[in-house]
Amino acid sequence: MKFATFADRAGTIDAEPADLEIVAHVRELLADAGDEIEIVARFAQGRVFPAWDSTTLDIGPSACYEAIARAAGTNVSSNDVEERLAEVGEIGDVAARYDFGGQQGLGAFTGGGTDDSGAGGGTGGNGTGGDLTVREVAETLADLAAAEGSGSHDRKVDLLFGLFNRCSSEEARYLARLVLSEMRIGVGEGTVRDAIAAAFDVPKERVERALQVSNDYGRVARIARDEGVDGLDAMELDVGRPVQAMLAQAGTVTDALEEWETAGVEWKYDGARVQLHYDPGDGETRVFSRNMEDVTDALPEVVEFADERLESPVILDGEVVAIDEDGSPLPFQEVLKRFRRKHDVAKAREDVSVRPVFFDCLHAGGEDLLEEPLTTRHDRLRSVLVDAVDETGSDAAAIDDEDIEGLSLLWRTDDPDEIESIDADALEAGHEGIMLKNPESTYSPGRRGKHWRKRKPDVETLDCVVTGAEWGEGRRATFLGTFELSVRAGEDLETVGKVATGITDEKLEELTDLLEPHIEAEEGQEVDLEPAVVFEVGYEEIQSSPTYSSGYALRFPRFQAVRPDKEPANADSIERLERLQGQ
Ligand SMILES: Nc1ncnc2c1ncn2[C@@H]1O[C@H](COP(=O)(O)OP(=O)(O)OP(=O)(O)O)[C@@H](O)[C@H]1O
Repeated sequence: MKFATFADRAGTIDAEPADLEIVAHVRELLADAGDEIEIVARFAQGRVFPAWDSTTLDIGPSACYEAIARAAGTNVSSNDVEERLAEVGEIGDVAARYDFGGQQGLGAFTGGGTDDSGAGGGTGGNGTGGDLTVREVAETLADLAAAEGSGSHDRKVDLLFGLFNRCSSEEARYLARLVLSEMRIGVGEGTVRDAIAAAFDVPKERVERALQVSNDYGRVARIARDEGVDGLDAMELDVGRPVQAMLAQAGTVTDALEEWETAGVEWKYDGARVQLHYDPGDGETRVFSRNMEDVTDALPEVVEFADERLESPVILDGEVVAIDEDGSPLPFQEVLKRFRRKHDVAKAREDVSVRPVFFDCLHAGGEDLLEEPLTTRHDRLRSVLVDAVDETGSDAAAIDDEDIEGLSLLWRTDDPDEIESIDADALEAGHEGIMLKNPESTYSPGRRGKHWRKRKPDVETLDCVVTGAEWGEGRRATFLGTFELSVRAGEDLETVGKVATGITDEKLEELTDLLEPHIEAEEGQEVDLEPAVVFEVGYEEIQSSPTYSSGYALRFPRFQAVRPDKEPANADSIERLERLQGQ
């Protein structure tokens, strides 16, 4: 397909406000794309490379302005381009206002006419364009992306200049937008999916599945056209090509249990998402980020983990967590110091090390597992990881999940109290809290669906008086913990719950210093406290309950802060609790 035809169709789509009409235009575009259907499907979305491919053109706006200026003629500078852009606001409009091909005109005058890069020649001078094909554009942009090292800037500008020099105004408009990732003609992923289904008469859900496993709109379009539904259904995950990550919504324990009866519960690790692709056949281990960027070189620990522990091709989904010397998790900011690092990785590793924890398995034993329920996928994950532990040939089933390195534990429960204690353990171990997952759910790449919920952040907080506490145990024996919370009821205070979660050791030490002077009585580990200190606490829900003297109980209370500015007399009252419960 000529690039001029593509630009012309892109212009029609750009001017079309109605979504359905846009789908119809993209359908026609794909139907007419011939051999270049893969490229056209990508270009329409403003992509030069498939979605799974993290290659970038690696060309900044200023290099693009330079190329435009050169193609526009000797009397135009990059500054002029930038100034026009400031006036017009959009690079496509700027490029479309120049008359390209001036360099060829100049060449013709001096007897040259073309240059040997093929860039300035042909029939496309003086802004007429017309001979450039989408394939030439794609190939030139691939060469441009591949240019690296010294001289690469000039090479990139030369290649781009060559393309602009052969463009008409409309071609230049869409070339500039494509190069700067500003295509924006209203063609999203859903549009291309619907257009493929309509153009080649295949069901949308089958196109959707093929897109999920391949992350390649171009290939799916071609296979839908050439091989129909059977071809689409035969598409599989490829070890080495990233899959979009399944995402979570915020949600409460109560909602999760109501919907699923039994919830899968996991710790929510405070790190960065990683997808591990391991294939001993080609000796390749690749690690991808949540955005499908290749981060392998930045995370040698993950590669070593795979080399030491895995045996057959797998795709695992998990989180990489920064750890201190004892293996305890460090805050998220520490992972960031490692995650996309390109230089001095060994040095950075000395400062902060990371470890992977996997919670899902998308492919193992030659089988794609996306359609399997979470529990099956987790069992497969366990068996992939247990092999490494089980070198002695002992009974793999008897090995405790906790002893399997790299395995995130999955509890299945319908008991809110058990979930509360898993949440408390997660926080105590220095993690972010919990994830709730529907045990029956399949893996939906790229979806922020309702089958994965991260426990909702507390929206409301309460200011409660601390009226009691317990001495801790073991390492925490010298700290007060598990604080009893009360609210005002007229002149009195009535209990409403206990908070033990959300508090670091450092904070516990501070709270002990603050509360110890207010101890009125002690029995065993329990202490009564004179009402003096006010805590701000978050919670998930207020329930009517006989457990506490107020008649209410806070579900999942979490410590937020001490309120030194508040006296017990300014703490929240039972009336506020009643009002909040009614909301
Ligand atoms: N056990 C787990 N299961 C799934 N995701 C987990 C788990 N532990 C940690 N995570 C992280 O939590 C994220 C899930 O939340 P969400 O899908 O909303 O991603 P997010 O937008 O990056 O949110 P957040 O900033 O809360 O991590 C995952 O992307 C993953 O990085």
